[in-house]
Amino acid sequence: MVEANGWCVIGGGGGWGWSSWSRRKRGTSKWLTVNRYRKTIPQISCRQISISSDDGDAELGSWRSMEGLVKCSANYAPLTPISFLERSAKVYADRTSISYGSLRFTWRETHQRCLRLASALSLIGISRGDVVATLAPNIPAMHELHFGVPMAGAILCTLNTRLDSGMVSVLLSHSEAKIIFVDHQLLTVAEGALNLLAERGEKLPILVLIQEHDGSCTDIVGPTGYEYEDLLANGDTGFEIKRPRDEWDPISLNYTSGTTSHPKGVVYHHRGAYLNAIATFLLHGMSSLPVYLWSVPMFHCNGWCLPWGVAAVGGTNICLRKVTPKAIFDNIALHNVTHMGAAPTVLNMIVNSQASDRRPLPHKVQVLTGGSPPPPQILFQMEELGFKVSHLYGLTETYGPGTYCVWKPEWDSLPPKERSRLMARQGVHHLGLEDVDVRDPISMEKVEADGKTMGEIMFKGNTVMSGYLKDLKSTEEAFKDGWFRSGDLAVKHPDGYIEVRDRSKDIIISGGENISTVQVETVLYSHPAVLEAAVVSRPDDHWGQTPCAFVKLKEGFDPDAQELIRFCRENLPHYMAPRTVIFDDLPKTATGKIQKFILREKAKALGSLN
Ligand SMILES: Nc1ncnc2c1ncn2[C@@H]1O[C@H](COP(=O)(O)OP(=O)(O)OP(=O)(O)O)[C@@H](O)[C@H]1O
Repeated sequence: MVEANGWCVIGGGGGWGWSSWSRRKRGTSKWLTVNRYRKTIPQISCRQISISSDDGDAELGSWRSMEGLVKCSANYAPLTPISFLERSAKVYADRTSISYGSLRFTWRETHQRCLRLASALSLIGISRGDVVATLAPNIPAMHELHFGVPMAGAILCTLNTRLDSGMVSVLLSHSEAKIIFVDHQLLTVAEGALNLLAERGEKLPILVLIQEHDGSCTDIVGPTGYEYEDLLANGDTGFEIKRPRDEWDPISLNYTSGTTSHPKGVVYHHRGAYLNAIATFLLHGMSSLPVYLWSVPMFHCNGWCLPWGVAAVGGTNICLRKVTPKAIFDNIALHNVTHMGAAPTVLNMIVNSQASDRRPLPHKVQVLTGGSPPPPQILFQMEELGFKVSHLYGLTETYGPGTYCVWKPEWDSLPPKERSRLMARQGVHHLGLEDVDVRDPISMEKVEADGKTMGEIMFKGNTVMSGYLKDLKSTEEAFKDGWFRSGDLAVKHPDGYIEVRDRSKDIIISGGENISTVQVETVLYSHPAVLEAAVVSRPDDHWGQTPCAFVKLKEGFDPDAQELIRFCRENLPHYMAPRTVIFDDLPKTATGKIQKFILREKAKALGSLN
């Protein structure tokens, strides 16, 4: 069922083509005409609904009541980020689009290579709506696939490079990918996945091997004989792009990180990718010709939509196969990097790097961070090193960035620690979205903007996913009451900025009191000996749950558990301080999120404290 402005539209039926019917608006004499087109693309089926009214209702397509207007190719094109590349190929033709080791391309060359790729895909049978998977780090081919695949009308599915063969086989099967592009270092994982598919009697995708551009691994032979550069060589730069017929057509399929459960297949459309790319480069403060250092994996939410966003502003992409503090500092100096994105774990690596790995920054480098809560202490240390950090928050379901902490000039004069505290808040929605709010998930009432009352963060707008692939039940649950429910708990401050307190699955309830694990972790991070910290619940016979901290120490420090507990009690209400501290390495996802479900199992195994 879809509700639009009080009109009630009942979906249903199936098949192909347009159907049209009218019904009366509840309690009025108005008539509503519903034009519904159902199309089934080979792998991903979607319903598209357009609504008009017979009386020129202002809210339902008022342009229809005005004479002399025509919607045609002169004034309308479905939004797609493919157009960013086409424009850059003209406007920034000779500027460097990508740099990776000794390899360089210009925007003209990138455009031509993407046309070849799209053409080659078509030649081997990839058509509109097919899913094309990748298993590759941030290398030039991965960047080109972000354009070449949608130019062939297909849907890009970038798989997490840390997955094992078992999970890759599950996702290949779920997505029904027709082809998988595999980096040479991940060939064993991909072959393992294909073997598992074969054992289960499932259809195998074509494997295309991506070799190192300098020929340093030519001894590896792809099992099907396809190799990326050979494939491109067969392509034609005169290829006619298969543009989306509708801007709601899928452009990509992204599986969530699987931090809290199994990865879910999130579908993005061309319109959302276009809008989120623009919103992200704007919130990053990118104007013309930025030099962008890639540390955020392109497989995660399509690199926060920035393969497309950097193309829109004719920037240069600096690709790294492996992200280390030394590689970051070296590349900033070598390429005069202006912008980079990095998860808080990468910022932590930077601020705790050895002096010998660092180099002076040529200028203030703009860093966009997000993906997990950035401890204020780390934001503060980044600024001390000369970086200018901006903070964003979002989910795979919101195309990555959904909110950011818009900086106010009047905060410049505040003491540094206060500035970092303000910057650690998740902020307000970006311009690609219609709204973000913190609401009671049951009553849907807005929470008080008092910085104390917790509710669930909810989003609505054009950069919210189309849905979870093949999981209508989860899609409907996520969109219940007309908002996308994030599963994150937050407060809203009097200035309207939101602040994440926890994931609803992570919050600790001890003796009836809610304990925000993020707040406890923030205090632990401010202890000089703590390198990383994560707090989870430990079952307790008396309190129900108590906070249990897992801590990784910096080298050369040796505090005991009691010292850290005392430190937390000095800086938090006593009930929030951990009762248990365990010194250990913290398990993380490939996107740098701490896997709390593993730690929770460890805490559970300890049994009750009392
Ligand atoms: N700036 C941020 N501050 C706090 N938390 C953040 C921030 N950015 C992202 N997050 C967390 O990351 C989550 C989104 O992660 P992502 O979509 O990558 O997959 P996941 O939710 O970890 O995976 P799964 O849903 O499979 O468990 C958000 O719901 C939020 O909990």
